[in-house]
Amino acid sequence: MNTSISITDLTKRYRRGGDRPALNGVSLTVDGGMTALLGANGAGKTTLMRICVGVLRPDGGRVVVGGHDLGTAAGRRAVKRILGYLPQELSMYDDLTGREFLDYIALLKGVDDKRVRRDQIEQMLELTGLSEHAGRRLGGYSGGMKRRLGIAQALLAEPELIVVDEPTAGLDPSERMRFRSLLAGLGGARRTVVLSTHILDDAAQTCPNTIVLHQGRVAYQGSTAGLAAVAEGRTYLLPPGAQAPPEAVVVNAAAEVEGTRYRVISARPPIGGTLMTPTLEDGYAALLQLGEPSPTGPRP
Ligand SMILES: Nc1ncnc2c1ncn2[C@@H]1O[C@H](COP(=O)(O)OP(=O)(O)OP(=O)(O)O)[C@@H](O)[C@H]1O
Repeated sequence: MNTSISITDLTKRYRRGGDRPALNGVSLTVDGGMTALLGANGAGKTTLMRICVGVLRPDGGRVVVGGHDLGTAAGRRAVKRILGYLPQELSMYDDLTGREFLDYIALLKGVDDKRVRRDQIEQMLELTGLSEHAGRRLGGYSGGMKRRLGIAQALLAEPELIVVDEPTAGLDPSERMRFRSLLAGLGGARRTVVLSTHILDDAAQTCPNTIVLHQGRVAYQGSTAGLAAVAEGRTYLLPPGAQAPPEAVVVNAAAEVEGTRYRVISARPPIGGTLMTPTLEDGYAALLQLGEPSPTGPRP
């Protein structure tokens, strides 16, 4: 059975967090498979994930993970046993080798049997493409290798729930693609994976479901295709030189020899505009009303 997460009316305000609470009445359900967690900087993603993995306590509301209530000590202990967590910043000891680091984490996770531990570690090194680097000290690892080791440690002890916070931030395109295919392989039927990211392409490629947080509230919860469809019938590509209606929002501007070609979200069809199938980026922009004002619209 899948480990679902059920969140009801969650609130969290940091003591030095300014006027707005970090989470303001968040209610949602996460089922098995992969779910993307999207939102601008400061939307509340990390706060929500830290509460769901039991390292931060909310001010109010309830979180139940796989039937375990995180409001109780027994619930938190139970969730720890089924959880793999990759935080935004994972402390690693530069003097340890990759294999030693995983051994240390596996011990912390309670994998006491030496042979079981060794088998799991070699399996994770293989899965993350780190076997040949396992004897090297972490001080010599690249950012991408550290991120992959981060996933390897999260996967130790066969977690049913995996929570990863912005795993591809700062990676070069080839490492990102590698990491993305690694993530895509995780969300099988028996697992629940929550992936927080700013990279919409990562969500589009790997996650069937998406949650969007906006200023501490849920702005969208549903299928990733459904989020793209928010801009359905409103996404147009304009030929170079064409005017966008003043109320249109520009989601992309491509400089071409003949002039700039705008991609816009517009309720009214622009003259000469071609109606496009919206991407996730279009849907996200339409949902949160992001983008630049139309070049023909009023300037702020
Ligand atoms: N330790 C803290 N003390 C005070 N305020 C905090 C703290 N951590 C987060 N905040 C504030 O809470 C809000 C939500 O932050 P959070 O880190 O959860 O957002 P986020 O969506 O993960 O952002 P990012 O994408 O930049 O990582 C922000 O306004 C942030 O400034």
